[in-house]
This record gives sequence, structure tokens and C-alpha cells, in this order.
Amino acid sequence: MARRPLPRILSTGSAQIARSRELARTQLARSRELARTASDSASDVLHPLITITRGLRRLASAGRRKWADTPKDRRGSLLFMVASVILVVALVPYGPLLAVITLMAAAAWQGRDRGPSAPEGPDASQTERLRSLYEALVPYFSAAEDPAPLYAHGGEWEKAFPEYEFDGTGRVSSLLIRYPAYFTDGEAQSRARIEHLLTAKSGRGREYHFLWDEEGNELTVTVLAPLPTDIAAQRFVTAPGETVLGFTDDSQVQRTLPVIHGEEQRDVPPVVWRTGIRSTEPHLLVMGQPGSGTSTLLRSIALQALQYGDVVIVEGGGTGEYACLIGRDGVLAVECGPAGALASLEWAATETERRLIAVNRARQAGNPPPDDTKRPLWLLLDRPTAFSHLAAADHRKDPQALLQVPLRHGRAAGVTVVVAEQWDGLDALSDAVRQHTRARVVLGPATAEQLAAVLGAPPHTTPVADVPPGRGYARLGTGPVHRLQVPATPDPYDDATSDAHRQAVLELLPERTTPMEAEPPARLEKAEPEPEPVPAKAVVAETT
Ligand SMILES: Nc1ncnc2c1ncn2[C@@H]1O[C@H](COP(=O)(O)OP(=O)(O)OP(=O)(O)O)[C@@H](O)[C@H]1O
Repeated sequence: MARRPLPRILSTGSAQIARSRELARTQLARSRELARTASDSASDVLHPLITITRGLRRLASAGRRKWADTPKDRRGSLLFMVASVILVVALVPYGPLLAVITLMAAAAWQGRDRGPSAPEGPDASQTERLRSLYEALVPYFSAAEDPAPLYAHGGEWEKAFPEYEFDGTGRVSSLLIRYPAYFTDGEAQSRARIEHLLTAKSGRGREYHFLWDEEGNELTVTVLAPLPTDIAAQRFVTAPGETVLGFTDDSQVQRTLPVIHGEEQRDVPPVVWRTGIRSTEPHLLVMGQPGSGTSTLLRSIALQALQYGDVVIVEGGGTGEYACLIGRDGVLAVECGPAGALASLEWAATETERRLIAVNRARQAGNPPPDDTKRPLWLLLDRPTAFSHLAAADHRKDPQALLQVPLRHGRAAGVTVVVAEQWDGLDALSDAVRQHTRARVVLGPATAEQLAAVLGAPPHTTPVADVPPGRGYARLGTGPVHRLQVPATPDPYDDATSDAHRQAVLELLPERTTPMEAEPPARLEKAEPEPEPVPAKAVVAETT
């Protein structure tokens, strides 16, 4: 069959349509070109304005950051300084105009393009690190029954690690990890397994902080900077009843203390322990292994306590580490022998009862507490279990038994007990000491079990490989576990002490009120044949 030609109208129509399409395309391309040229010239014209706006934004956010970083107590002076500058500018001839020009110039400088921006996302080696971390977590964060597992071998690590940061050495410095809701994050063992794995895989030798968000099924891992070990003993800016145990991270402590370091002053976050009538943790237990710095912490506490109170020191180690305090104003006794320790603690128990009775009588009579009950009394015991062993061998009274009254009633009577003990003496500590010392410090290396036993909760940070002396953890009551670095407060009579540290401690010592010759020489010797007389001031207090 012969093919019929298409109707003419159709063939010419399609040609026309094709032509008009071609025309539309050219017009579109031309208008795009026009728009591009217009936008290019507009951005050329507006470029300075855009740069200045960007610069102003950067300056404003820098100002906001500076304000947020300024400690609250310094904000007033900062505000005053800014107000003074504004006033001076307003008063100077052409000042406002010059100020606007300077501001625009600074904004233009700040807002300039700063070269090619850093490439987005991790580089090859960082990707490899994150992938290997992800793969290591697969066995812990996956279950065979999960139809859409977040963790699977060869899976997408990007979904599991939405945020990450690396340090200069290419190691992870901060990481946000998502995990499935069925992971048993409420169990300490499950958490510990993950924390151990992450520590090993992210690089040992650093301290990590783990923040578990059980509600959001997220774990934030942060690498912590080492705590400063160079802060020496000094007068800390604290109120009466506050004692600085040491320094910690700024993440968990709102307050900072100005400390002098050499010529400089800097603000550091302290662990402040409150004692006295309103304290919920009126007594402290310090644990550590030999050489971890427990005596140094006691010396630091004594120097702070002596500002407002009296101190009795009982030293079971017999190393004479508190000799610098003998005869100083406010130091009622430094006892190194069992008989002296017993006598001092007997006096302390009686004194606590006396204060308690006096306070109660005054209260019942509607009077304020008498003056002779107000001066805080501190009982500092370094290794008291050494005396417990000696007392048991000699069939004498255990000095720890005498702590019962000061521990139980010390808060109301203004008596604070601090006990420092080594790990081998932990079991020999009396029940009263364990029950009433609600402020806790652990110094030096310690196992997870030891930390949990003393602090009552595991720290959220991993242990450091090399623990400097005076480094550890502190927990006040049921509060968070803080990392702690005790200020260097060495024995000034120790030959190994540096001159600067020796001078720092000597400057804090109160005046010597009892001449050294008046002190019986046997006082600092370990074995004492005769019972020590009750300290001079103690007798006075007892008879009043
Ligand atoms: N916070 C600190 N900063 C700097 N050095 C410290 C600190 N704490 C302790 N040291 C140093 O560590 C050494 C041991 O300290 P310290 O005597 O206080 O330990 P200890 O736990 O009481 O041990 P021991 O009972 O065996 O004496 C000392 O040389 C001391 O100067």
C-alpha cells in the first residue's frame, strides 16, 4: 500500500514548533546571561558592604565571646573601661567620626576573605581512624535481631559519629557517638567496656571524659587537658569555712579563683570544701598510696585552717612531715607518738562535748553560742591506723575510738576531722570514720574498685598513665566526682623542696608563739615512753 503523505499543515506546524522552541531556548540563555551579569556587577558594587557587614558580625561575636569568657567578678571593671572609652571618644573633637571610620576599617579587615577555606570533612587518615573506631564498636552496639542496625561491619560511620574533632596530631579530640537504644547504658560494666575500648583505640596517655546521655542515646567523648601542677601554696580568696582542696576542670565547677603563678595571675576552677554548721560533708577522708601526696594535702588544709581556727595534728607515719607547724600560733599539738596521740584525741573528744553542752545551754537560754565555741577546731590525722595496730599490740585504747564524738557531733561543735590513710590501712579504719567522712579524696594511682569504694561512684574520666603527686579525684557527698590537683605545699624542711615552694609555705605559716626549745624534743619521735602531756591550749580549753 502506498504511504500517504502527511497533511501539509502538520509538517509545517512541527517545523514552526521546533523553530519557536529554539527561539525560546536562546531567549532563556540570553536572560540567564543578563541575570548573571547583573548579579556579578551587583556583587561587585555591594562587595565592600558585604565585607563590612561580615566583619561587623565577626567583631560582635568576638565581643560576645570575650564577655562570656570574662569571669563575673571582672565584668564590672570591663564595662567601666568600655564606658570610659566611649565617653572619651564622644568628648574628643571629631571623635565619633573617627570612631566610625576606625570601626568600619576594623570591620573591613575582619570581614575580608581569608583565603581558601579548609576542606570540609575529615581527611583520609582521619576517616580511617573514625572507620576503625566504628568497626571496633560494632560488636557492642549491634544485635542480630535489629532490622536496620546503626552499627554493622562495613556500615556508615557518618551516621554513628555526627560530630568529631581532631587535634594537631591527627588524633580524635572530641567525638559524639550515637548508639542504639537497646544498648545497656545503665549498667556500669557495659559503659566501662565501651570507655575502655574508646580509650585504647583513640590513643592512650591522654585523659578522656565520657558523658552518657541515656535519654538521647548519645555518648560524648572529650579529651581533657592535663590539670596544672604548677600552682603553689598561697592565700586563696575564700570565705571562712571554705577550704580549697585543689584545682579541677572548668566544665563541672562554676567558680574560679585567682591564683598567682610566678609573676602572673590566672583564674582556675577550684574544688572548694565547705565545713561548719551548715556543711553537709563536715569531715574528710583522704586515701592514697605512699608518696601520692596525702600529707601534702593535709599540710595545705592545715595552712588554710590556721587562718581562722586551731589545729591538732596526729601523725601515725612518724616522718615528722609537720615539724614546720610546731609551736605556731593556733597549732595546739603535733603528735607523733601513740601516747601523745591518745592524749590529744581524748582532749579533742572532751572539748567537742564541752562545746556541744555550751552551745545547747546558750540555745536553750535564747543566747547566741558562746565565743569559746566559735573558733573552728581541726583534727588532722595522718595514718591513724598505725596507732590502732600499736594500741592493739599493747592492749591500749584505739585512738580511732576517740574520734567517735568529734565525728558525730563535730558539725554542731565546730570541730572538723580530716583523716588521711594509705590503701593498706583502709580496712583498719573504724566504722565511725567511714560513716561520717562524707567528703572524699583519692590521690595517686588507684584501681576502679578502689575509686568506687572510696568515692561511691566511678569517675567519668579515664586514669592517666603517669600520675603526678597530688593528682587524684574528689567527691563532696553525693556530688560529681572531680579530677583534682592539690596545690604544691611541700615540707619546707625537706631538702628536696625547691626554694620557691619552700618560701611559699614559710610565708603562710603563722607566727611562732612557743619557742622551739620549749617543745619537748621527743615530741616528734615515733616511740614515746611517757604519755604526752595534753597540749597547753588544750588544758586551758578544758578547764574553762
Ligand atoms: N600537690 C603536689 N604538688 C607537687 N608535689 C607534690 C604534691 N603532693 C606531693 N608532692 C611531692 O610528692 C612527694 C610525696 O608527697 P607526700 O609526702 O605528701 O606523700 P604521702 O602520700 O604523704 O606519702 P608518704 O606518707 O610516703 O610521705 C613529696 O616530695 C612532695 O613534695
